[in-house]
Amino acid sequence: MSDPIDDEQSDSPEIRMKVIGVGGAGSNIVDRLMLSQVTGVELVAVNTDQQALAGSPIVNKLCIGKSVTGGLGTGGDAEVGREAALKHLDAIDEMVSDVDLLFIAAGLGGGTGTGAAPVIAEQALRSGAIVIAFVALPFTIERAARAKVAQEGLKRLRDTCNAVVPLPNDLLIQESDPDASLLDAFAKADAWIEKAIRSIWCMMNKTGMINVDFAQLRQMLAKKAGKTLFGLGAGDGPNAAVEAVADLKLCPLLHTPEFSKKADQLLVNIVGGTRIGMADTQMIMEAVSEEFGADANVTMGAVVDEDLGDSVEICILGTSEVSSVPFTKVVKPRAASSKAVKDEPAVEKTETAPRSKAASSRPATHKSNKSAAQEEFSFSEGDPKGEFENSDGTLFEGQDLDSPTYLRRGVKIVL
Ligand SMILES: Nc1nc2c(ncn2[C@@H]2O[C@H](COP(=O)(O)OP(=O)(O)OP(=O)(O)O)[C@@H](O)[C@H]2O)c(=O)[nH]1
Repeated sequence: MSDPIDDEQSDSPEIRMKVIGVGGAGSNIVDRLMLSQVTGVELVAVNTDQQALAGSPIVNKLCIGKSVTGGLGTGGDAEVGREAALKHLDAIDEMVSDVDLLFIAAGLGGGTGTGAAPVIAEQALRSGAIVIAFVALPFTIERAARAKVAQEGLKRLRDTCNAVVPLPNDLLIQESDPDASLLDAFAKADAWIEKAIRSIWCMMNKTGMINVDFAQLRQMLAKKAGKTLFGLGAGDGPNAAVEAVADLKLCPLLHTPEFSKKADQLLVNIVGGTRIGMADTQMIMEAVSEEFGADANVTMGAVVDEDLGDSVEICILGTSEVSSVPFTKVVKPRAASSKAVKDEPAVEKTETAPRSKAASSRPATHKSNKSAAQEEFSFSEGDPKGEFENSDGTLFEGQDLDSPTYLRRGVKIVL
């Protein structure tokens, strides 16, 4: 796929997208996105660890809660992470105020990502953005307390985001070469996030055979969501479409307890080279709807990217409603929450990089649905059974994926 922003000939982006990496893992993720030249979206790093932030190549960064943490991190305390973020509500508001589609990346189980990410999500939601969070869940070998903190963080994020995509770190080991280093495994996780962001960027900004606009995306994600379903598949050559469907069905992310098996709202995006036609598109849609959507309300986009040659890529993002109770919209004056904790100045915040030429040419009609009194969405908890303990075994090719891979395969992690 061509790099969205580097492609000067591409259609002007109309949707302002940002990725905010929160905490150590989140910052690593945006660092890697930057190094892999994902420049179609603005990248921001937020952390309590001043030293780690100083080493990040990201231009826009915000050190939060120095008065609480001394700039040394939260020591794994999510309440401290939350408090640190609350001390910078004005800076966070500014960070999210011009965003249509916000991706939050974080690792759950520590203090900063778990505590601060929901605060950022809530502010972004209030300012009218759609918020999709990609969160790494700690390895099973990490302390049980971490898993508990992560589950609480996941619940909070599900209450404050339009969609939350959990990426279990155990799965990363499974996906990686047994001798791969931990950093390699993490890089692999970041590749999922990168592909998802690129795919959604293409869907929103490229003209295609079947276009999905931002209003459709908003409508699709504005339902009360529980678990998220997210997967990617790719194929190449004369049977690229068939291969891409097969690859998608094998996508390990779709075979974990964290994801639902079917979606009530399903977004399918197909990006193909010039050879992709309506017949391929239709075949993909039918196969994907049958496998993952059944009775789902399916929104589909299909765009051509000349640089893909004979390749086809499929990205699916679905949410499943866990309650028939409709959205509860609570109108809250923005100031009420913003004043909850007195803001302190950002310790380290570089100038906001100028928006891309294309992005700044965005029509002024966007975000016309914003109002001075912002709306807050109230969601219910998505997984009444809990994430790990009581879920059914997930059998895939004869193996129970709920059992940590390093136990099943004796994988060793090179640190
Ligand atoms: N996928 C991925 N996961 C990571 C990475 N770094 C850490 N993690 C995971 O994320 C969890 C949270 O770690 P951090 O992000 O370092 O923690 P933090 O949010 O900065 O919180 P504190 O350091 O306690 O303030 C860990 O338990 C790891 O499982 C990374 O680069 N990629």
